[in-house]
Order: sequence, then structure tokens, then C-alpha cells
Amino acid sequence: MSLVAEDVVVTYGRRLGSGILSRRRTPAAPALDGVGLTLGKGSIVALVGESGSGKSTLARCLVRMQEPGAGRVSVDGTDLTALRGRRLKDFRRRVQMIYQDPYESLIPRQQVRDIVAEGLAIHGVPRAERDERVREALTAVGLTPVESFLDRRPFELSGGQRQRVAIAGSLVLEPAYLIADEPVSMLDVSVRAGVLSLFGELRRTRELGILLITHDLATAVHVADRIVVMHRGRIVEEGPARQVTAEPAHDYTRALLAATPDLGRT
Ligand SMILES: Nc1ncnc2c1ncn2[C@@H]1O[C@H](COP(=O)(O)OP(=O)(O)OP(=O)(O)O)[C@@H](O)[C@H]1O
Repeated sequence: MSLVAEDVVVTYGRRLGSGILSRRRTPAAPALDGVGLTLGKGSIVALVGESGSGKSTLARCLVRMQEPGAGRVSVDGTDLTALRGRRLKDFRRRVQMIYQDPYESLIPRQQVRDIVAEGLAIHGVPRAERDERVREALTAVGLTPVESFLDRRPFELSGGQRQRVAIAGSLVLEPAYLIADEPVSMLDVSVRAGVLSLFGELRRTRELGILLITHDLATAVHVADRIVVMHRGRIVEEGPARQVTAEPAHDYTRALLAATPDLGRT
């Protein structure tokens, strides 16, 4: 059981000049240049690299929001491009994306109960089951007592609580994989560790496979089993989290470490 990218290449066109010429595009350097990555169930892989290294592009390919120009992405052996109809819908349920800004991804006037239940309606879960599933998901993300959160709206929550609501909205669908794109970078430093620990707990208790995208090695090493380092569209290093941070093999990883004071010292 795994979500796998093999030899993925993505090249965005670059506009040439303005006016009528802007319709013509010339190939730029690939945003992804032969990238491979395996996300198994029950594991956390951190995808680390500076801004522009291609992390979000890879995330979009993994959730089938974007098709690679070359290479292949598959889930449990099935190429994502072959998924249609019910199987595609089931893939959309099983692979959930968590975004950086929990405020933007939540509808401000909705109550927590409706935000978390939204996916259930889309995926045809009977109304009678929804309330119980919402309560269960809110409990799983630590928003307890549940009663005190159900009627609140996003502006009545802290940043960390909002991100937990967003995670509950995914969990309620019983996914197998979470693709979390910079899930703590907009949060107060004081609540980051709590949200990261929640990912660790979900990996253990629900066997989730979690891709944790971050530009920050300190975030990665906090919960990840493996670290994959990306630089300019390529994977330059990967391995067990402790090994990559203790004995970085690549100059770029060493530079990232030096820019992460907490780790640079150890
Ligand atoms: N829709 C797009 N059109 C054109 N170029 C794009 C597009 N999306 C990304 N790029 C380019 O592709 C490269 C990789 O971008 P990507 O957003 O995947 O990197 P990233 O590591 O996620 O960066 P960040 O942390 O800033 O989100 C960058 O050079 C970026 O400018």
C-alpha cells in the first residue's frame, strides 16, 4: 500500500515577451526533473527544500491536481491517470491535502460542525451517520470537549485550532494518506509542536501515510521517519530523519542545516 512517484518531470512554460508573442512559450528549467518518492502507510516522510525547489508541484502531482509531463504517479500500483468515475472519487477521499493557511481553507461563516461534515455530504455518507463521524474526528484532533467547538466559527478559534479543524475535515473521510503542504509555517511557534505531534499520533493510531512538506529541517526532524531533500527540482538526498540531520551527505543539506540554528548546533 503506497503512493508512489516515479521519474516525474514537470516543466512550466515561460512566457516570451508581451502582446501576441506572450502566447508563445519556451521551456524553462524543469520544476521537477526525474523525481521519485514513495509514501507508505503508517509513515511520515518530510519533503524539505527552499522556496521554489518544486515541493508544491510534486504535492499537486501526488494528489492528481496536476499531471506530470513525464513519469508516473500511482496509488497501490494503479496509475493515477487510469482512475475514472467511482475509483477517482474514492482516490479523492483516500488522499487528502492539508494547506498552509488554515484560515483561507475554511469558510469564515460556517460552523465547525458544518466545515468538518462537508466532505461527508460530498462522499454520500448518510446524514444520520455524519454527526457521530464529526464528533469522532474532532476528538481525534484534540478539540475537546467536542460540544464546545461544534458551533464555533473559524474567527473564534486560534490558528492551531483552525488547523486542527482543517485536519478533522480530512480525517472524517478516513483517508489513507495526508499531503500536508507547510501545515505549521503560518502557526505560532508555541503551537507548532502540538500540531506536529498530532501528525505523529495519526500515523500511529490510524496507519496514515503523511507527506510533510516544509522548508524547515527542524520541523521535519520533529516527527518524520524519513527526510527527502529537494533542490532545484531534484532529490539530492534522502534517508532516515536522524541520519540525514546528523550526517548530511549533500552540500545543500548542510547549508539547510546551517540555516536551522537548533539543529546546526547538535
Ligand atoms: N503554475 C506555475 N506556472 C509557472 N511556474 C510555476 C508554477 N508553479 C510553480 N512554478 C515554478 O516551479 C518551480 C517550483 O515551484 P514550487 O511551488 O513547486 O516550489 P516549492 O518548493 O513548493 O516552493 P514554495 O515553498 O515557495 O511553495 C518554481 O520555479 C516556480 O516558480
